[in-house]
Amino acid sequence: MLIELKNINKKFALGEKNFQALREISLAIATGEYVSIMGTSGAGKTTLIDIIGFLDRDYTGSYTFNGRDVSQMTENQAAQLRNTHVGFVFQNFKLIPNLSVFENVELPLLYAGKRRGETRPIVEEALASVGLANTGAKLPNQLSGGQQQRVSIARAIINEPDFIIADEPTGALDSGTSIEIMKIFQSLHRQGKTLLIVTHDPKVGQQAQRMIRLEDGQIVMDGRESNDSPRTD
Ligand SMILES: Nc1ncnc2c1ncn2[C@@H]1O[C@H](COP(=O)(O)OP(=O)(O)OP(=O)(O)O)[C@@H](O)[C@H]1O
Repeated sequence: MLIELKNINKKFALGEKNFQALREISLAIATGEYVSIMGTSGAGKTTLIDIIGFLDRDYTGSYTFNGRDVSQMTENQAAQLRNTHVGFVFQNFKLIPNLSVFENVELPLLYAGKRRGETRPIVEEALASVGLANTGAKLPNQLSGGQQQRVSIARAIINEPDFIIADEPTGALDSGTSIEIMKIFQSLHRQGKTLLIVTHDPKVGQQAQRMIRLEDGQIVMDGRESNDSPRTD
């Protein structure tokens, strides 16, 4: 199993008291799954993906990633996992404004140890795969919101991560542009990528093959799309 959480509890210290943001979360995600995480504001979605994405290791319960116990790792090992095994896509793109599109997408490759001389074909292929061939020389602010989100998807897939976490990837986009971005996620899914998408938008959530709903820090629904066709006989 790629991701396996068992009985995860997460508390935040709030003054004298604790606030329990996640309760007894148990969840297994296999390679190639396309999962949406839905729930109202404050339900615990970001808290959960921060744990899954190795950003937060302050919880109780167990997290096993590809058979490795995440809680036993050092901070450096967790950072290494985060940099090379996860691709992040954010609502507000988080591109670096004074770097070109090419340089934004290239950066994770350089962090992973690639030399400048060997990155060009990899970056160009990633940009082409999100429909942005020949855009590398532009600065992020010369692009539309939808194009900037495509750049951030190219950046997220550049190191061929084991999974991609997208936190409200269409939250800052109009509905037409959202549909374009969701088509890219569908195509990544068809290529076998593992996707976790946090969203408020039911139209976005329903595109996933599996929908998880959180309420007050608990999983209240975890359902896969049914492939049963109605009987005709
Ligand atoms: N650092 C923190 N300290 C204290 N409480 C926190 C902290 N981070 C989150 N919380 C609380 O934990 C709960 C879950 O927050 P979380 O951000 O995971 O919700 P969410 O489902 O992602 O919401 P949204 O859709 O608004 O992003 C909320 O009640 C929030 O106030």
